[in-house]
Amino acid sequence: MGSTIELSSLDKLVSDTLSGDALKEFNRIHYGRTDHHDLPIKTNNVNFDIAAYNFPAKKEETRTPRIVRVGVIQHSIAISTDKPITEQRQGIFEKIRYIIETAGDEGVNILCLQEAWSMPFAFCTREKQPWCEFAESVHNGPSSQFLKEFATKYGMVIISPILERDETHGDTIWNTAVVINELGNVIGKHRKNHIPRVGDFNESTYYFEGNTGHPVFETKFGKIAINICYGRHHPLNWLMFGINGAEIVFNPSATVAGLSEHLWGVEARNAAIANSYFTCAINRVGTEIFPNEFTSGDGKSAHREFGHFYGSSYITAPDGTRTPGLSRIRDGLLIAQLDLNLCRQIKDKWGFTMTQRLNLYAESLNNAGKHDFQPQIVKNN
Ligand SMILES: NC(=O)NCCC(=O)O
Repeated sequence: MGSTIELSSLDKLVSDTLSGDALKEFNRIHYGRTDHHDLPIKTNNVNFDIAAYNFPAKKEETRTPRIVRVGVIQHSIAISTDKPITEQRQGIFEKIRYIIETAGDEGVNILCLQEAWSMPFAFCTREKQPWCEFAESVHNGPSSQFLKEFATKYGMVIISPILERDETHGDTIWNTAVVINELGNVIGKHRKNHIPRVGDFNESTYYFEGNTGHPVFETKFGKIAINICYGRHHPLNWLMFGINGAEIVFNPSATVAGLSEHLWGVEARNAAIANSYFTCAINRVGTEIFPNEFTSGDGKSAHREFGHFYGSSYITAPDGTRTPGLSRIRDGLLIAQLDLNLCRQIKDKWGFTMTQRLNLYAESLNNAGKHDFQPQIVKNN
C-alpha cells in the first residue's frame, strides 16, 4: 500500500484488519455503535460503490416516526478536460444517469450531488476560458433540465450544486446549490458562503462569497440546507442552518488528499453533534488533469493535476453516530434511511440548542467585527 490513492477505503482497511470483539469495540468507540444497521436494498452488481444504512429513532407516544431516505452521489469526471465543454458535461450526465436512477429505484426521497458536479473542478487553473462556459442558469441550465426529469419521475427532491451564471444580474458567476422539488420545480438556491484561498483552490478568481444567507428549504420530506464545501470549516455557518431549523444539512464538496483528508471525518460529524441535525458530506472522486500547467503561489512547481479527490462520502446522525465512508477511488451512491424524530430526541437529551447562549455570542461577535475591537485578554502583570 505505497500510495494513498491505492487505499480504497479507511473503513474497509479497519474491517479487513480487525475482527470479532476488536472490530466491535472499534465500531462502538469510533462510530458510536456496534451495528451499522445495514439497510436492505435490491441493487447489486453495479459498477460503482453502493451502501445503505438505517438510523432509527426511539418510538414516541405523541409523534409518528418521520422516515426519510437520503442519497448522496460521488463521481469522477467522464472524459478528459481538453474536450469541448458540451461533450464533457454530456459525458458526466451519461455517467451518472444510472446512479441517479438507482437512487430513484431504491426509494431515495432527497438526493444530493457533489460540488460543481457537472464540470471538472477547473478553478485551480485561474484561466477564464473555457471554464466560465460551464456556468449555467439555475432555472433553465442544462443541469437543472437534466435533473428535473428524474425529480419528477421518482418524486424526489434533488440538490444540484453547479457553477451558476446569473444572467439577470450582470452575468455574474456563483458557486450555487439548486434545490429541485419532487414535482421538478426549482424551489430555491443557496450560494456558497465561504470561498477558499488555500492550495490550488483558486475559486476566488471566479466568484464571490454568496449573498443568500443560510436558507432552509421546507420540502415534502423535511427541512434541508446546504453548506457548500469550504463552509464546513466554519462552525458558525453550520450553526446558522441549525438556527433556521434544518434537520438535514448536505455538504457537497471538492477536496483533495494531502490538504484535508484528516479533517474530513471530523468536521461534518462534529456539526451534526453540535447542531442536533443530520449531516451528509459528499466529496468528488478521481484525479483531474488540465491542459495547461498552473501554480498557486505556494512554492510548488508548475503542475497540471489538481490532486486526488478522495471521495469518502459519509452521513452522520445528530447523536454523532455515522456511516462508514464510500470508496476513496470509485464512484458511489450512499443511501441512509433517517428517522428525523432523532433530531428533537437528541436536543432533549443533550440540550445543545437550549444551552447555546446566542445573545452572549451575538454581542461579542458584533464587537469582534469592529475595526477597533479590543480582544478580552487578562494580562499577567
Ligand atoms: N471546494 C472547496 O471549497 N475546497 C476547499 C478545500 C477544502 O475545504 O478542503
